[in-house]
Amino acid sequence: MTAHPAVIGCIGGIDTSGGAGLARDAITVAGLHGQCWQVPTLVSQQSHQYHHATYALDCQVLAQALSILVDALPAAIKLGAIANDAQAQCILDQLTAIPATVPVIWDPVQISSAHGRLGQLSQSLINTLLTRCTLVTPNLPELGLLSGQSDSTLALSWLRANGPQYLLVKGGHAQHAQATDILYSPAHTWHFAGPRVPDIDMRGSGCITATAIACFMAKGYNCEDAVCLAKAVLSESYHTARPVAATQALAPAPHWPENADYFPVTQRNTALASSATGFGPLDQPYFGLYPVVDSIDWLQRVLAAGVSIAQLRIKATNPDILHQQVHQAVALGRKYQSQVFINDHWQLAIEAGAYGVHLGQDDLTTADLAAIANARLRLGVSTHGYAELCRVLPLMPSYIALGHVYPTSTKRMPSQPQGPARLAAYQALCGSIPTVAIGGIGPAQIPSVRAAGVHNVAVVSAITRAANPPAAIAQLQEALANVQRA
Ligand SMILES: Cc1ncc(COP(=O)(O)OP(=O)(O)O)c(N)n1
Ligand SMILES: Cc1ncsc1CCOP(=O)(O)O
Ligand SMILES: [Mg+2]
Repeated sequence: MTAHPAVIGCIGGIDTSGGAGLARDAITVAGLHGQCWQVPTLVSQQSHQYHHATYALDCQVLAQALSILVDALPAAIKLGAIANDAQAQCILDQLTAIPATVPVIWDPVQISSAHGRLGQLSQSLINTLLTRCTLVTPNLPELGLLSGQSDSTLALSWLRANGPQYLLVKGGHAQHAQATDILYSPAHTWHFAGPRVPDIDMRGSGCITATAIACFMAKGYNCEDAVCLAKAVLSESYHTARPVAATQALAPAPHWPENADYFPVTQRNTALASSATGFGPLDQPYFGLYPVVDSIDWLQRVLAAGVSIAQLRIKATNPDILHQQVHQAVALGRKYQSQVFINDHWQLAIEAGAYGVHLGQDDLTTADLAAIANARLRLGVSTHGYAELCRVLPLMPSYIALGHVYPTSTKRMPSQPQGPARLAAYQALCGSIPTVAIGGIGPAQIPSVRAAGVHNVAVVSAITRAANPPAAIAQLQEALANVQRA
């Protein structure tokens, strides 16, 4: 028997034409393997071209319908159109009865695509409602309506100061070649850029985006990964939408996003050096076992055991010793004809003529990628999810590390273990770029890593904390050989 699908609670308007609103939410949830309940706030009498009238649901009826919140606790809630303050208050009252951990995603639509008004909320109710939201997803006009500021810079800073933890400003209304959505999170500002599809006026794009985000967050994705996946869903929707009226199109039901062509290019805070694309290929892209070690002693031991790749990962030491160790590591790599990567210390790696350098997402922000490419060093990069992956794919690095797959005690990780199912999805997006799985991997995990399509594994503790490290290396190599043969 398969697991129960995640339940998404959808609260919003009924669009009689079926293009947007709760019908669009239900189609989106079903396509993304979820199940939803729906509570209507209003009926908006629309065709695909005209908005005729809006009828708000009575608050007592709304409150009664919302008792489903307690009867069928959702894994995430998507809020859409709310007709008036009384409804907003009623929704807020009901939301207080459920755990604060259930994410609430509000698509703050107040005007339909046919320019009809769906609702009107006072600033004070908007402010209070925002306090229970995890994410709010305004487009540019809605940014002004939500904040009461017509100037978009002021509106943005007001919402960042007074809004929920996450704010997604959708760029569909801006006139640029790329449709870029910007996610303001507590840690970073993420840009998600996708090609604008000309001549398509697709209905319900805001509903699809917010509902898809709710589905992905309900499945445990963090907000930036959920937004990245939702952007892929929307992009595919635009490319497969069918005309329903002179200027209107409707998207078919979505499916789980897998096609790399539809994923956005992401940027975290600032753009990475675009000139630095294409790093040298690995001599052995199917390298199998990749020991990551923290001393020259260990490096010597793993190279002597015959591995074709290894990494020197030294976190804290005095600069003179570090300088010496990086040079020794490069010399050892040459001696054993192995692909030795230097973690973090890219200037020293360039100076010493290393085979390659490994950088994490924070390192990428400060490293001179063009200098690394010009010095012909290979580049390996770490990723921990969709948004980070889409940030590094355009660089065409020499390999991409995917992690952490399983719980690890070697490093304190800010993200959750990805698990082998996600690993398979990331692997598919990497195309021809070699990949390596890292985090909590020993011989027992190798079959599921390989089943996810990943050929290579990076390990720390399975070797360095083993009672007999040479035997541990042999056992890991054997486990890899067994799955390659199978
Ligand atoms: C093969 C491989 N994968 C991931 C990492 C982690 O790099 P980073 O995210 O920069 O973290 P630190 O290792 O610097 O703590 C890695 N080193 N190697
Ligand atoms: C450096 C690093 N980056 C992601 S997980 C990890 C540590 C992996 O260590 P182990 O193989 O002991 O789980
Ligand atoms: Mg690093």
